[in-house]
Amino acid sequence: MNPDLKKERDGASFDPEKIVNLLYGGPDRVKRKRKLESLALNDPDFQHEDLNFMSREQQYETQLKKSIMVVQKQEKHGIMGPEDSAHYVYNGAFKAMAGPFGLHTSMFLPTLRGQATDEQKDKWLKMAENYAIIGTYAQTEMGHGTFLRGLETTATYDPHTQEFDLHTPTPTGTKWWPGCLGKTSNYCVLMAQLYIHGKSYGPHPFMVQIRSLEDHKPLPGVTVGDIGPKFGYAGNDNGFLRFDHVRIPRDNMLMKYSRVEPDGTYVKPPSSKLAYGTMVQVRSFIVSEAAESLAKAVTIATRYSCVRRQSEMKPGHPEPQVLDYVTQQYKLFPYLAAAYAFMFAARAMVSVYFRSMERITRGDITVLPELHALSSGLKSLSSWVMNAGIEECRMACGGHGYSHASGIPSIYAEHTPAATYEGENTVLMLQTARYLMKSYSQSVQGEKLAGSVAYLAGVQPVPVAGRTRDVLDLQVLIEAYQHRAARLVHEAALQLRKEQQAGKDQPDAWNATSVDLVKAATAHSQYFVVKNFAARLADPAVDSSVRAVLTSLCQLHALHGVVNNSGDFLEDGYMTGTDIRQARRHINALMAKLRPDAVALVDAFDYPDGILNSILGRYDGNVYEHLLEWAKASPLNKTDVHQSYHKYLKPFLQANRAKL
Ligand SMILES: CCCCCCCCCCCCCCCCCCCCCC(=O)SCCNC(=O)CCNC(=O)[C@H](O)C(C)(C)COP(=O)(O)OP(=O)(O)OC[C@H]1O[C@@H](n2cnc3c(N)ncnc32)[C@H](O)[C@@H]1OP(=O)(O)O
Ligand SMILES: Cc1cc2nc3c(=O)[nH]c(=O)nc-3n(C[C@H](O)[C@H](O)[C@H](O)COP(=O)(O)OP(=O)(O)OC[C@H]3O[C@@H](n4cnc5c(N)ncnc54)[C@H](O)[C@@H]3O)c2cc1C
Repeated sequence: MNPDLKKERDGASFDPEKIVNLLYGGPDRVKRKRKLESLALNDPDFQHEDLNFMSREQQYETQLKKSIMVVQKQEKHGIMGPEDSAHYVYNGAFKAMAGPFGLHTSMFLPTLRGQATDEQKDKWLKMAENYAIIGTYAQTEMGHGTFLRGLETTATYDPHTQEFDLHTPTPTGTKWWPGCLGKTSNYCVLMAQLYIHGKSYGPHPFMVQIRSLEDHKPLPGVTVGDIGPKFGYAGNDNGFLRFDHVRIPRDNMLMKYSRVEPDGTYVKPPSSKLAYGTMVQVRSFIVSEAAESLAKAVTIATRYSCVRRQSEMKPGHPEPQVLDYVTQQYKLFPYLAAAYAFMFAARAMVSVYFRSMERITRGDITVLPELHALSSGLKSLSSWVMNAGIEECRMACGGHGYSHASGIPSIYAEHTPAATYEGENTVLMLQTARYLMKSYSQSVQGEKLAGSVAYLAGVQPVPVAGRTRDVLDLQVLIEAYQHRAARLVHEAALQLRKEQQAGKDQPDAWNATSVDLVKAATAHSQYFVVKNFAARLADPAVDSSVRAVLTSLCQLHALHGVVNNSGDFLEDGYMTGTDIRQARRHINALMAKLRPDAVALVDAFDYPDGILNSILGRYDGNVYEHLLEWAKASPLNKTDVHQSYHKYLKPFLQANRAKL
């Protein structure tokens, strides 16, 4: 063990194991998590050369082979539920990298479970759950991802044959992006515009076979392939798909909510948005993905910052650990705090999702708007912060952060699309804003608000100028966030009205106000995260040493948000210049307080080396010797003299020498 890291661990004020238990739901679940992770990490069948040294084709093939073994071994070991799968498959076997069955499990199966009738489930779900067929979720097209109502692929009902005719009428109507579509899937859930007797009924889900079950060739009328290399996701065959009047039977439309009768009568769903259910589920889970990815990057950068020594702080003294530079702490600690904040927010989001789904299953769809607004806002906020945080961690590792040996570039490349997929972040924040505007106007009309928007009922009065307040007090901070969110919602609503009064129609007024609307929705989501973090600490079951250190982190998270967005808190005089100055001082003091616990706090995320996949973030801190070892394994180092020397460099050098 590197002595610097050992010293850090020996000096911590708490036992990280207590936080591990808090994060993962108690000792039994931690035991299970570790067992499943190590089962996957130590399985010789899952070992392969570093993906960074492979071509894209090799990466796809390697991940496909592993996906198949993972499925077989899951069955053998009885690893089934979502939590177990997150540990064994997502983190353990795949180290959170995209694999060729990812969309089958994350969207195809959930759509069948959520959108198919019982008869349809009997027909397809068992086959899909047992991997007799492999599917994906084919919605986005080359021309439209965001605007679902603009999808061009059509499903036209023919009552004479009781079939749908699937057709791609234009180049832009080509399905583009669906994961695992290019080479792997033989089925898909297709989102297409439903037409009956010439009338459009909007996007609906259809179960469609696209490849032969015999030889995997595209079925007649189907054109399908891989969309080519991307920023990341090399192991995933994101694909394209076109239909030339392909016919499918009537009961291939997933009809749990809306139906087409044999004669072409359309039976409306209780809400047209129920067809968007899988997206809401995945958005709810992406908050976990964002929290975890940020936590991994912070773990790497924090450990490495204790091993890395650089410069002379004091003349003649040994070089300090770079984490002792307060500027380095200011880069990392706010993201350490954010990773914790989002871990807790993610747990809350998942439980809101499951609670809401219980009610929706019982027929109560009144919870849908709140669930959509909360999941859209938290998915966007968490993935934005994750993106900024991973990049900051990379830079905080200096030059070595840029190497794949750090593990950070691949975390970034694999998870940065979370800001785009499953709904582009700005677009989703505007959905949250839409709900906030609606709720706000309901409250103005005297309706009682409930749930996450209850606070909009009254903007708190601005306190008397000059009054002093303790900005370290979490209750004071929560109230400040609440006030800011309520004010920004209120002001965005006023601005929206002003734009309309000035003669704009509603859509133009909405567009003109949209920067303010995104700001209001972001503030609303941040308020939720801060309040939820503080509420988690109030749980009497939390150990006192843990509460102490997490309270500092919660304060840091909230204060950093105040300082970074100080204009919002100052604008209406709610906070004063003195408050902000105090907040900055407190941040410095909190960082000094957290410094001795930094390594223990990242250890408590409990990512074993196999999952982190980073030389810089190794638990034992033996960075330098392993860096060299890693570089030696690079394909360019297979021989001392590369063959291109003989082909190009040698004649070039010889010719130049001959000229002298
Ligand atoms: C558990 C243990 C954990 C432990 C550990 C955990 C370990 C970690 C594990 C983590 C694993 C993570 C794995 C991740 C991997 C994922 C891979 C995924 C790959 C990516 C897949 C994809 O990328 S797949 C395509 C996604 N593509 C979109 O995402 C399109 C966006 N675009 C729209 O979604 C619509 O286009 C858009 C804009 C809404 C407008 O829709 P639109 O035009 O129809 O609607 P309008 O705007 O007109 O709105 C009309 C009214 O509908 C309301 N409304 C709209 N949507 C609603 C809805 N869903 N629910 C309710 N209400 C809704 C709205 O609020 C209005 O309400 P109102 O009228 O009352 O105001
Ligand atoms: C890695 C990856 C995997 C994916 N996997 C799948 C999959 O499995 N299945 C699938 O169907 N799709 C998949 N997608 C597609 C993904 O869901 C879409 O790319 C996403 O929904 C964004 O849509 P878009 O590409 O049309 O972006 P656009 O909407 O074209 O966004 C471009 C810009 O326009 C802005 N914009 C657009 N509309 C508005 C608006 N109304 N108001 C304000 N600004 C707006 C956006 O904010 C953004 O800045 C995947 C994408 C990626 C990157």
